[in-house]
This record gives sequence, C-alpha cells and structure tokens, in this order.
Amino acid sequence: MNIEEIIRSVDLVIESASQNAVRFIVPQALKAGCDVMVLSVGALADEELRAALFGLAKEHNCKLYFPSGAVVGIDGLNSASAAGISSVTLTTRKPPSGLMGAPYVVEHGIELEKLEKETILFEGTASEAVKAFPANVNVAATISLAGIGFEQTRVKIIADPSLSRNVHEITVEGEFGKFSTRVENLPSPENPKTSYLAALSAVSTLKKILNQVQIGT
Ligand SMILES: NC(=O)C1=CN([C@@H]2O[C@H](COP(=O)(O)OP(=O)(O)OC[C@H]3O[C@@H](n4cnc5c(N)ncnc54)[C@H](O)[C@@H]3O)[C@@H](O)[C@H]2O)C=CC1
Ligand SMILES: O=C([O-])CC(=O)C(=O)O
Repeated sequence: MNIEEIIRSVDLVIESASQNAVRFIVPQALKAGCDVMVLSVGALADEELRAALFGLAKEHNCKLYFPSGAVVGIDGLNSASAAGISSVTLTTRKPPSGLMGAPYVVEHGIELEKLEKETILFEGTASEAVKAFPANVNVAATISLAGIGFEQTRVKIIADPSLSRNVHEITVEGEFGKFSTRVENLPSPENPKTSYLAALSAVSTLKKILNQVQIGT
C-alpha cells in the first residue's frame, strides 16, 4: 500500500523513521484525520514545521503524541512547566559508536574511533544540538517542547569510550525548586545509537492512549 492508502485506513500513525519522514508523512496523516505519535522529535526544532503540525492537529482535531523517549523526568518537567522554569540542561554521554555518522562529527572531522577518554563534542542550544546530531538527541527536542523551548534549553554531548550505555542527565530549576534525573540506557541490540527505553516509551504511550486509567503526569 502507498502512504495515501495507509493513512485512510488507520486511526494512529507512529513515526519511527527519521526527521525527513516527519516532514513528509506527519502533515499528510494529520490532514487525513489520523492521530500521530512522533519519535524523531528533533524535526520539531524547525519552527515553521512545528507551527504547521500544531496548526494541522488543531484544524483536524487530531492528537500529536511525543513519547518521553530515552529520558526520564518528562513527567516532572511537565508539572514544573505549569509554573516558571528558569533553566533546563541535558547532558548526554554515549559510547563513540553511538555517535558515528552524525553531521557534526563528519563536518568537524572528529575521529571517534581514536578517542581514548571522555571528550566533550558539543555544547549549545537544543535547537543547534538536534541539527548537529539528528539521530542522537531527539530527547533534547522532547525536553524543549515540555519545558522552555529549543533556544533556552542547553545541551552537552560527550563521547566516552569507557561506556557501554547511553546516559542522559537532565537538570531543571524553576519556581517548584530543582530536580535532576539520570538514566543509563542499554542500547537496542541492532542499533547502538538508540536506547531500548525509547522503544519502550512508544509502547507505554500506546497503552496510555488505550487505557482508561492514567497514571503519572
Ligand atoms: N525520541 C527519542 O527519545 C528517540 C528517538 N529516536 C529516533 O527515532 C527514529 C527511529 O529510530 P531507530 O529505529 O533507531 O532508527 P533506524 O535508523 O535504526 O531505523 C529507521 C528506519 O526507518 C527507515 N526510514 C527512514 N526514513 C524513512 C522514510 N522517509 N520513509 C520510510 N522509512 C524511512 C530507515 O530506512 C530505517 O529502516 C530515528 O529518527 C531516531 O533518531 C531514537 C531514539 C530515541
Ligand atoms: O536513544 C537514545 O539514547 C537517545 C537518542 O538516540 C535520541 O534522543 O535520538
């Protein structure tokens, strides 16, 4: 079946492909009246696309779901954002193999396989981070959407050859106080770039959509 046929036959589209797929498929799905779950959340750093998708969802009365993905703490961030938030930072540590092929790594000629110790590759805004590492820090986009936006959210990306897990730390400060979370994710067996928890968060979101009982924020 082609995409036009598929979206006429389903209630919910789950995007789990790439930022380009978000640009291509999500507008069509929303126009056809489908709800959509997006995993390649980094695409939403594009302000024009974000406004278009949010507008289409409203116009066609559809839901857009952004699962927590590979991080923990989106529940607290959602709650905290009901009042003022002053800072949100994400520090991501991955084994070098999990960062290979990222545009930032290629453009800067970073030889990841030669790293012998923990090395900071990038520090900047979430907006810059998701463009520089589109397949590695979608979590930065999810945090931005839940919190204070792509320009205010700060991101640090570290390659660490001693690691076998993808580690994400979030620190949030605001009128509620302060919290920090840290998760040590096992990578998906077939893809070291992606943590297993990201796939589980899509499963959990699907259950949340279907269940009568809702637990957590
Ligand atoms: N929200 C989050 O926390 C996380 C999000 N992700 C993102 O989720 C997405 C899926 O992750 P993985 O399964 O690990 O990626 P993957 O690269 O292993 O698999 C993606 C698959 O989608 C296909 N694909 C890409 N663009 C397509 C298109 N336009 N139409 C049809 N197929 C297309 C690819 O050929 C590939 O088979 C990626 O964009 C990844 O960056 C990954 C981890 C965490
Ligand atoms: O799976 C992870 O650890 C995070 C990730 O790749 C992403 O956010 O794109």
